[in-house]
Amino acid sequence: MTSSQVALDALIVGRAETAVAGPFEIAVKAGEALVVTGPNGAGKSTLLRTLAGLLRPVGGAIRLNGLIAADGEPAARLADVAHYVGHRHGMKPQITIADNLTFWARYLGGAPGLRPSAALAAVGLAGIDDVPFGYLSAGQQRRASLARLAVVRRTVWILDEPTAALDLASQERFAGMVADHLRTGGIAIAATHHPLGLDQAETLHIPARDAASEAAMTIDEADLATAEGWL
Ligand SMILES: Nc1ncnc2c1ncn2[C@@H]1O[C@H](COP(=O)(O)OP(=O)(O)OP(=O)(O)O)[C@@H](O)[C@H]1O
Repeated sequence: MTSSQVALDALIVGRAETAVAGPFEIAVKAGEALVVTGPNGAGKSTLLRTLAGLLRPVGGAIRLNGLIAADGEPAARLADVAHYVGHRHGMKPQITIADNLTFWARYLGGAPGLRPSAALAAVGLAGIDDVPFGYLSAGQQRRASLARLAVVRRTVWILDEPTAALDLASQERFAGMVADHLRTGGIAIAATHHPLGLDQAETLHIPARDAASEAAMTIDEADLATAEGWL
């Protein structure tokens, strides 16, 4: 795992054909973190969602070196070797936290990590395995969704504001999880306004977009339909 790396090769991210940010030219190696910074609307989430395979790059490429997928073959896509934790929790409110984590462990497959109860203990939620996810407070929900990172071992963690709802103690605990991940050859790519203990991390700053490029954005019909369904 020591020689593995993720490289952004003239990567341009956006929605459909419209570029939002980039080109990015940077590499992150095993044991390293990349912190993505920038003002609201700059394109941090767009970049992370592209890395997670949820959006297609507008240009350029994501190149992988030495990253091995669950089947033992070199990974073809970053999503196959990555955990993505976005703004949404990805947990069903009506089923227990343990069942949610068991679902994720099965869905992600690959190298087994901690059992759900141990993963919950790692985020300071020991003993509440059988509580429905929807009963938790905002900060507890965030911590439970971060426990996903521990139930299956994956080399690359893609994290979008992972500690937004967390109190100080929980932020510190999570910083410890990230540090352990890096120490064991993991890679973390995170948009975060909190330090996360990543003082040594490389920073990728995305500047503010100008008004003209904001106005030129096309509406993503699929996202709009999802938003309307939710409202
Ligand atoms: N579904 C969508 N369709 C079209 N444009 C979108 C869509 N989602 C986001 N955008 C636009 O893409 C740009 C970048 O948004 P993005 O969410 O990546 O920013 P961000 O840097 O993560 O911001 P924040 O700090 O507020 O989370 C914004 O101009 C936003 O309006």
